[in-house]
Amino acid sequence: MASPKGVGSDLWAEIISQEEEPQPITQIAVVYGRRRRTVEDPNPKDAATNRPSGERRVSLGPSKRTSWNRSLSTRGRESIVVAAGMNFRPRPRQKGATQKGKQGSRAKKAGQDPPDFTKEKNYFQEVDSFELLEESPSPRNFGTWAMGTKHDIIVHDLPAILERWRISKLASRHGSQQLFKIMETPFVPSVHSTASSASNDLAAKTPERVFRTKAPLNVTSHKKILTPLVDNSIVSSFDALHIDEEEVANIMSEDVETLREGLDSDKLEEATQMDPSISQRASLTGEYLSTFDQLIMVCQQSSPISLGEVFSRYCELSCIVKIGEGTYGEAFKAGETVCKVVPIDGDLLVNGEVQKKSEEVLEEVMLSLTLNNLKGTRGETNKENTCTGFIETKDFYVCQGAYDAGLISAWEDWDARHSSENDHPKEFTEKQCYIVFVLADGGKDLESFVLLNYDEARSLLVQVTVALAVAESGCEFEHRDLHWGNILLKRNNDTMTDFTLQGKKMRAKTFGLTISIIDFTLSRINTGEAILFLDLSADPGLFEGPKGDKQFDTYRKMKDLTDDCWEGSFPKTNVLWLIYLVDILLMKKSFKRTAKDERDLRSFKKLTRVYEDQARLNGSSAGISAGNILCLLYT
Ligand SMILES: Nc1ncnc2c1ncn2[C@@H]1O[C@H](COP(=O)(O)OP(=O)(O)OP(=O)(O)O)[C@@H](O)[C@H]1O
Repeated sequence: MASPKGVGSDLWAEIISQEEEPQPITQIAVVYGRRRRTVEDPNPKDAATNRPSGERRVSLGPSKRTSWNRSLSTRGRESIVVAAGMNFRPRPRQKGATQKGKQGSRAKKAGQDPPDFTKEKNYFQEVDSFELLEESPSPRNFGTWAMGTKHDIIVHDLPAILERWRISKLASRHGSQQLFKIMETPFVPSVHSTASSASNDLAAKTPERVFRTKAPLNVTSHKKILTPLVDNSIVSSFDALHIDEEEVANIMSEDVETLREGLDSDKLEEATQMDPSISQRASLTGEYLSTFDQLIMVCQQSSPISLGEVFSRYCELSCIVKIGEGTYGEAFKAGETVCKVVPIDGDLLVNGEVQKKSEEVLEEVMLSLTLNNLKGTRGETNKENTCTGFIETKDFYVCQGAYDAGLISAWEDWDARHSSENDHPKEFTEKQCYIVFVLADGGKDLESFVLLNYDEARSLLVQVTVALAVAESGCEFEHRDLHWGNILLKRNNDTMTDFTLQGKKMRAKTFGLTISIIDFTLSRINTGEAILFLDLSADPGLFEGPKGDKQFDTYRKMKDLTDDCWEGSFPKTNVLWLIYLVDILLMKKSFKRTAKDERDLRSFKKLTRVYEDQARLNGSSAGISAGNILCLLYT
């Protein structure tokens, strides 16, 4: 088989190394995602009109903001609960998908045999021309997060969070009263769960039809759910069930009282004693936790606190400095951390946008925690997939009240220097609620960052590729909005970054530059228990930007690729953003470089074609992923 030697270029290979012989990257399936808007809607009225009603938010008011990172016209996550243990069948990602229409491509989801990747594996195995730079062995502690302090990582019970969310999601579809009758106990956090257990090794890969599992949910299964009222293994038992949405609906319409046999009041009391917040926040007579209450639980609070109280945990209020703004968030530096304040659930239009709902925010929280798991922490040296390329989310808070004086002052200082496109926060009343994301400081975004030379540029590209490859592999992640405002850069003294890809410990040169990917609004991820994604078909404006604009062209390419089926797994979307990044480096960033450097940058783009040509020769319809690109970079 012909080797693509030369296309990857030694220049790329020399900045990545690994401890072991490179192995083929196995095909990746996608996960879940949520979306966030980052570009100006060129036609907001039309977009709003086209937007479906219901949960989606529509921009109703005038906005001062005109920049690229404005929110698009609509938002709304359409995430999916996954029954763990289902067979994973990657969806075909052949070229002709866009011509086939939705029905055609979606029909492929059911009843298809898994693709055979033998040829692709052989292809990579036959590539025998690796010229890897031999680095010293990777340090034992692969889990060190390059940014932020280590002492303040908060452990969140992600499986329990996901479980509560899943219950409420199903309940909202079918009615809380009935659902609660068969699923009340999963509100009890799992004693087996840990914050790190959810995503690194997915139990459930993306199914072709997430709710149409083959295994029926029968009465025996229900009893399994109910019995653990006195058994803390309930959450894991629940995960092992194969849940069929229709089955759930049918069963809930039956007389479920019989399923409650064996439950006595003592057991119910015992369940609530295990977690007092249950009795405070969820009535055992049939209420499921609201997403706001779930958020409060995630934040380990009993009620919202003031913004001032949160910020005072990180710095003097007089020392707060605003460092950035987005459509929904105001980012402030507070001590070592960055606190992003996002108003939620209120009626007041903020920056011309309807405020995010706690439901969306909860999913963003779950997504952030899942990505946090990729960091690998001390003592977790055996994780299959780790990297440091995603921003670390340190904590979350639910707040309520008007903006604190210190925050107002920081906001006004920034406004004086940068002329804010956002509304003045003095408009927020005492009733206003917020979610505060406490994040590591990722530095400056690529748009404003001054790259010094080609080494920095290619290291940036490799680090982004690594992060996407690892997240694809670990949690079927697609960012779907990786424009230059969502890549943060920071200089430090580190010369190498460690990562683990499918169990292989590897390193990449950083040339003193570290990247952090932010903004997962449009992203799709598979937590192992849920596929989170945003239905971008509800945002026509996203695809109507100027032709020739690389960012908008990339949204359109994603749409073609996915055929508007955004819940599906299409790791090639990550590759589309890598190609975008190369174009941005070539066209929009100036740094010291030679004509050969530019050729090498362009060679990065050729990797996709090489892979796809090769796949075609092998008769494979498998789509390319960031993992494939990384593998080719070694050749
Ligand atoms: N962890 C961080 N470290 C440094 N700066 C950050 C961080 N998070 C956010 N920022 C700054 O704040 C800005 C706004 O953040 P972000 O894009 O997450 O907000 P948003 O409202 O969610 O954005 P969008 O308009 O895309 O919805 C970023 O462009 C960046 O300049």
